[in-house]
Amino acid sequence: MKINSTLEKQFEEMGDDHVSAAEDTPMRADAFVLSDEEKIERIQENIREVMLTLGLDLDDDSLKGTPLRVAKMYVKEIFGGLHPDRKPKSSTFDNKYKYGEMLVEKNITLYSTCEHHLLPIVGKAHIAYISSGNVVGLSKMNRIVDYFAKRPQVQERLNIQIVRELQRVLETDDVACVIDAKHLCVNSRGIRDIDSSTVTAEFGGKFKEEAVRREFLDYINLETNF
Ligand SMILES: Nc1nc2c(ncn2[C@@H]2O[C@H](COP(=O)(O)OP(=O)(O)OP(=O)(O)O)[C@@H](O)[C@H]2O)c(=O)[nH]1
Ligand SMILES: [Zn+2]
Repeated sequence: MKINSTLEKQFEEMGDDHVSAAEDTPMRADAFVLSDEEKIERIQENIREVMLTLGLDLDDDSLKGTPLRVAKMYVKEIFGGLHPDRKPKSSTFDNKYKYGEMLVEKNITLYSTCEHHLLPIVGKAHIAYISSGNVVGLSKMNRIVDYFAKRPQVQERLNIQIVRELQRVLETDDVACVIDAKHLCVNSRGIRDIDSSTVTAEFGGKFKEEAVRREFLDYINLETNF
C-alpha cells in the first residue's frame, strides 16, 4: 500500500529512535498518515454502515448525527491519546527543598476503553515516586494517566505505560502505580458482575523493596477507593 511504504520509509530514516517496547500500544506503520479530519470522515462512514446493518433508520432526527458524533469522539476524545503529539509536556523542577520522602498522588480519576470490546474502563490510579533530584508538577501525573488512558487498552499495559513515562520524565526507576478499575465488559455484559473490579500494579526501583512498597500501599488504602 502506498501510505504504508511512505511511513515505513520515514521510520527507517528515524533509525534507532523508533524502537518499539513490549508495553507500546500495537500500532500500524501508517497510523498517522491520515489527518484527524480524514479519520473522522472515514470512521463516520464505518459507523453509519454498522448502524444501517443493525437496521436503524438514519433519517431519524435523533440518530442522524450519531455517526459523526461517534467518529469525533473516537478521534478527538476517547482515543485521542493514540497520537504522540498529544503527549503532555511534563515540566520538572529542581528538588530544591530536598524533599527526600515518597510522594504519593492518589485517587487519580481514570477513564479508558477496553481494547477487546471497546467498552469503558472506569477507575482510579494511584502514583508514587521518590525524587532523584527532579520533581514533577502534580497535575502532570493526572495528565499522563489521562493521555495513556485515551487509547484502546488492557489495564496491565496502561499501568506499565504510565510508570515508564514517569520514569523517563523524572529520570528515576523509583516510580510505582496501582490501578483499581471496573471494566464494563465484565460489569455490564458477558458475565455481568457489577461488583468486581481489577487491581494492577507496577513497582519500579525502590518500590520492589517490601517496606517501601508497604508504605505506598498504606497511603493509598485501597479498600476505601470504591
Ligand atoms: N487481562 C485483561 N483482560 C481483559 C481486560 N479487559 C478485558 N479483558 C478480558 O478479555 C477477554 C476477552 O476474551 P474473549 O473470550 O475473546 O471475549 P468474550 O467472548 O467477549 O468473553 P466474555 O467477556 O467472557 O464474554 C475477556 O475475558 C475480558 O474480560 C484487561 O484489561 N486485561
Ligand atoms: Zn472488554
